Amino acid sequence: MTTTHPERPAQDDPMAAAPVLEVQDVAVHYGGVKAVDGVTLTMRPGLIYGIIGPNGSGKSTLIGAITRMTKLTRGDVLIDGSSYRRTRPHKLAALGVARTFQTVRLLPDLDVRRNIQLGADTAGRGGGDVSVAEVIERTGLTGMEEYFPSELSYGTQRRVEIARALVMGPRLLLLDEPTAGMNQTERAEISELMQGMRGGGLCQLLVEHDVQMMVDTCDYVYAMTSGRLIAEGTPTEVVQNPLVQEAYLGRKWRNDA
Ligand SMILES: Nc1ncnc2c1ncn2[C@@H]1O[C@H](COP(=O)(O)OP(=O)(O)OP(=O)(O)O)[C@@H](O)[C@H]1O
Repeated sequence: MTTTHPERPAQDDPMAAAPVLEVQDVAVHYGGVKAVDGVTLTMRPGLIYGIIGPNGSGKSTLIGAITRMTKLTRGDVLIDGSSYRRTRPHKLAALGVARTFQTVRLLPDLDVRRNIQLGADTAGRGGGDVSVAEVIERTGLTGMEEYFPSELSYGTQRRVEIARALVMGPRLLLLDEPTAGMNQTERAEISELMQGMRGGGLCQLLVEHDVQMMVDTCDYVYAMTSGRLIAEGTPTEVVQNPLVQEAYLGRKWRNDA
């Protein structure tokens, strides 16, 4: 595997920037189950990274390791070059790490604005660098501030979750299957939203089953099976990799490629 990217332009090369997140040889074993087994990732500012892999390949466990929900059997995790292996999950916002979850976790009794405000309150960074109003505009929620979650479509609820994470002013945003259960239009909207969030050097990590969403959205993709990385590179490189096709993508992608 290589971490050089000769295809990228030299000027303002984002691959030359110092990493936001480094995952170094991380393993998470549950007894004999090697859920994650020696994964190394480097993620730089302003870029969108993806993790693909079949069910049970270790994606959620890896996110758990990065968000310090899961004990590491081996390895280390670094933000801006400093290990945060011993940091508790509730302190991560202060380090600039925010996430969304596989399932919607909005508070039903709070309207959109207040749900997003909760993110700002959690940030513990002097209210965050970004205002609630600014985030509402950026995430296309203008006009919906006073709606309650039950009055919103599923896609819009997920957008509110992203807004709640964004208002923390993170350096690193982890999106765990943000388009699960969405239709194609809603998926395209989330992809577009992620593209628009690159500004200010935000680094994003998308865990996603939908390969097309990955190809449309990510700059760089890691593919996992059985707790290990089997390929990494641009989305096109990864979907054309024979190991990935064998493990995950099936004949459709082989034929399309
Ligand atoms: N707490 C746990 N105890 C024991 N085994 C676990 C635990 N959590 C995960 N595993 C196992 O680790 C492996 C990786 O699971 P994980 O949920 O990380 O995969 P995944 O790629 O996120 O799957 P999915 O796409 O279905 O969400 C699986 O074999 C799973 O059964």
